[in-house]
Amino acid sequence: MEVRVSQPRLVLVFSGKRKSGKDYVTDWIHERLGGDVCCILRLSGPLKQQYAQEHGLDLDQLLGPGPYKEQYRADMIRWGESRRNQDPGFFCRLATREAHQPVWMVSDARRLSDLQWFRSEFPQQTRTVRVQSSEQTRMQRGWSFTTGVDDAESECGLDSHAEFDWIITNEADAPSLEDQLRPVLKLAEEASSSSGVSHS
Ligand SMILES: Nc1ncnc2c1ncn2[C@@H]1O[C@H](COP(=O)(O)OP(=O)(O)OP(=O)(O)O)[C@@H](O)[C@H]1O
Ligand SMILES: C[C@@](O)(CCOP(=O)(O)O)CC(=O)O
Repeated sequence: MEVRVSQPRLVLVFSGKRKSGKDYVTDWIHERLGGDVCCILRLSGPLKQQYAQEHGLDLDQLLGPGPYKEQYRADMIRWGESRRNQDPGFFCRLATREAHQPVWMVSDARRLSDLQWFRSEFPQQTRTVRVQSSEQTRMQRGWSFTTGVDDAESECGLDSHAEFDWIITNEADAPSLEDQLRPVLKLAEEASSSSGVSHS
């Protein structure tokens, strides 16, 4: 168990396939709640930071939604897995190190070990959210099947995990995000007001 200055009231752990819209959905919630109430934590943040440094790459582009990071994805996965194999909580600990808001959104869980780490560190506070989109929609957003990536644990590690607290369908013809995310926002607002921080 980590020693922390402040404990989160709510930890929302998001997962979903490439281009399902994990960043889009977590950005949308962040805009609603504001930066005093919630923060977005990316497990891939410290991974990309160190990978960029070791390989002389552009960190901003690795962190962004564009095609740049896709050239390096397979190698980043291998590189990250060598760290995770020694210590499955390695990136979870680094990503959460400086978070102080009452509500945390982890935007990119990919493996059962990621969910297990949050559930064991924050058993009362952790809730899981799966973001899903059809392959057709993901293709329109720039996805194409890549062997070694889309058939690997990084993309499939949570495929058979049926116990998400919420499943959000991020498609043009699905109910609005506003409607689908209402219970998530409600819980986050309750968590923030019980901590004394409320959204504007
Ligand atoms: N509901 C939406 N409406 C409009 N654009 C969207 C929507 N959802 C996602 N997008 C766009 O699709 C692209 C991919 O979304 P996003 O980066 O959020 O996916 P992701 O699941 O985080 O992908 P990756 O795993 O590759 O980082 C982005 O350019 C994003 O702006
Ligand atoms: C290397 C990796 O962290 C890339 C994640 O990139 P993104 O969240 O899809 O932007 C995936 C992984 O850790 O398996």
